[in-house]
Amino acid sequence: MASRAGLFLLPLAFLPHRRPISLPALRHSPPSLHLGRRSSSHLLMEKEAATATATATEAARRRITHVIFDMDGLLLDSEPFYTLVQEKVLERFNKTFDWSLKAKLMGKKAIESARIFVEECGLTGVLTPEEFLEEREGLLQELFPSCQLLPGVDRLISHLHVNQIPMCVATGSYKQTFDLKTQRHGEIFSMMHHIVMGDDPDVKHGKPSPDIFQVAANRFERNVDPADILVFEDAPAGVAAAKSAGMWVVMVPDERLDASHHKEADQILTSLLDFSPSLWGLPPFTK
Ligand SMILES: O=P(O)(O)OC[C@H](O)CO
Ligand SMILES: [Mg+2]
Repeated sequence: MASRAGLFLLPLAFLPHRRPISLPALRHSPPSLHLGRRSSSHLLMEKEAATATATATEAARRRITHVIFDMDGLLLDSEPFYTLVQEKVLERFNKTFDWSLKAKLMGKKAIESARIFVEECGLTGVLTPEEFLEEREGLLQELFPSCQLLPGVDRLISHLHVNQIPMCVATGSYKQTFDLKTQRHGEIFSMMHHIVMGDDPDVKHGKPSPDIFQVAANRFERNVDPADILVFEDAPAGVAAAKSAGMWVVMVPDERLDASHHKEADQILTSLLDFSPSLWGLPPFTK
């Protein structure tokens, strides 16, 4: 199944600039926590936009029928909270947090990212992954209820909903934190056919394993070919998971994530505001 999507990508992989599009993001930052995400310096070259169009045109021939959204860092601006808290923990050990470490943590199940954090920061024997998690989650509980939607989320999800495109969410977040993060965004999440979380018993392994996307695809009303599914992700582990599941992936990465992590995605956008549904065989925006 992975091969069907892969067939389109093979020739494109040899193009000099597969990485696409876009316009500068209109970013909304929470007033209380401005950690940034993208800047105008993140403008991509025009010739890359042409290549992006070619990639998406290939996908449109298949016509995307179903959409799966990641949540943290894609729908919700929750990743800066993780960054802030992890920086705070490391300060105590006179260490600094950087984006090469962030790239290894984001999108993963809590305990998996905790193990990586402790090991990569040289804290083995000083702090256990469980102790780190307890401290991190305690601090995050206070922050999660103020999560905001990222730019373009409302417009895109409402548009797909009106056009009866089946959608779901596949997030590494566990139920308890999911509830805290989404408590102010019930309307958006009510438009999802279903939501699969990291502690779902059917999800045996976290991203980058394809498990969560396979479980999410299987819960649509009918059998869906993975190559008819478009996934939106922000994290390298999430992109790898979706590609392993044989699906198409639009990546909306933080501008501070090294571009080497963009390679696997079928399209890179600076913001969901730049997404063009018709390039993927989906109904175009009318406003
Ligand atoms: O990006 P998500 O929605 O899979 O969530 C994963 C973690 O909870 C945060 O990195
Ligand atoms: Mg994410």
